[in-house]
Amino acid sequence: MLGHFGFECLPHQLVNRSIQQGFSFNILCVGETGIGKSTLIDTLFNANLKDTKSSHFYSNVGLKIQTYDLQESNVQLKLTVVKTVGYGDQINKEGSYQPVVDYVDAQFEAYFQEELKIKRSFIDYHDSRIHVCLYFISPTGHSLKSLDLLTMKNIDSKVNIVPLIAKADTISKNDLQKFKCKIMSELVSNGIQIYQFPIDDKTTAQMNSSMNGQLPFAVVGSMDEVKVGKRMVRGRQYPWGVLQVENENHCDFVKLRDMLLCINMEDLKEQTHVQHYERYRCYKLKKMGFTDVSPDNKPLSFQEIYETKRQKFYDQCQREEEELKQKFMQRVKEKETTFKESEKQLQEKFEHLKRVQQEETMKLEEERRQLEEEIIDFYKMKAVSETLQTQVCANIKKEKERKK
Ligand SMILES: Nc1nc2c(ncn2[C@@H]2O[C@H](COP(=O)(O)OP(=O)(O)OP(=O)(O)O)[C@@H](O)[C@H]2O)c(=O)[nH]1
Repeated sequence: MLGHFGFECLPHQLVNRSIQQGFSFNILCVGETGIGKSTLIDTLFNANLKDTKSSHFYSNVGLKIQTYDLQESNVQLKLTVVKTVGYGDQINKEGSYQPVVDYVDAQFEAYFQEELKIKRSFIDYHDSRIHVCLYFISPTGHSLKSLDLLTMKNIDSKVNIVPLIAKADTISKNDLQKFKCKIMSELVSNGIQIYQFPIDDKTTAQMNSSMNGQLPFAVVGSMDEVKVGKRMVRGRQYPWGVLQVENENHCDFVKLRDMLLCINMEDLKEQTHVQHYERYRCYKLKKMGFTDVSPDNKPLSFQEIYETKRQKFYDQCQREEEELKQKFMQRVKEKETTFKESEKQLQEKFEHLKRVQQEETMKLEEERRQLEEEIIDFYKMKAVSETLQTQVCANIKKEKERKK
């Protein structure tokens, strides 16, 4: 019996929920100062997302992060635009791309930390992972700069790169085609992976495949309204005519907008999650010591790995504690030996001084004794001399009396 069960309405439930929750999209714009990043973003979203101009004299590359709540019909979009500031103005190339790499990684790390929490709050979590990187190539008509190659090489495994030739109105049509080919061949020869519009969905495969062949898009941005015939269009007015931003014969702006916003936004977000974030997550978990299989290729559960790690950590702590104890005992022994040695030396010194002092005392005793003997001798001699003197005086007196 064929009946109507109602699950054909399932897609509507998803649509309704998405409309209620709103959408979010995070764009990273990498390009030299004044290359047209802000103007292109304004043109893409047809909004004046007020932004100030940057100087060419920053000592380091920085990032300007701005979030906007946009609405079109009943669809809400939380748009985050991250723009490089001072990019290409420094001599130090590593210093120029590293802040970009660090930022992309930091957003992955924030999401990773949220995932690891016991109480996760993904419902109101602002997922700031970058969904697409618009890489603005300078319209030199010549080739990519070494900084372009270096930066793209360092971020191509972390983010979906869509290369753009900026200010494409400053380059002739013939030169533009050659420039596009040159850029693509340079990207291929340097092994740089750029985002490929997906061709696994029948409804978009043909369109996307054709667009993949037209990368990098040559874009022109402008919010100025210019009169063309009776219509007002967005474009750039030149003495030789008007460049219409939304005219596909003039530039690839519409192709970019369609590819990015109308057709592939969900794929960009999906690739960010299943490819780039997955790589980051895998790297982080491996670094933390987690693995899916044991060395003998047997599946391992999270619990087993945790227990093994815990045991390993406990053993390591025990080992370190034992080592510390041994070291401490060794130090105590060494100190004891040093103290004993010092004590022995002090004792010897004391004994020596005592001996010297005793000898000194005996010497003084001897000298005192000799001095006393000398004093006695002296008094004896004095007494004898006084007796003699008395006798001599008496004899002289007797002699004098006898002579009288
Ligand atoms: N010819 C031409 N000029 C453009 C285009 N896009 C922007 N400009 C002009 O280039 C100048 C700089 O444009 P911005 O959009 O401020 O460039 P930016 O890269 O955001 O600049 P900073 O944020 O200061 O690095 C402005 O005078 C724009 O009018 C373009 O497609 N073609």
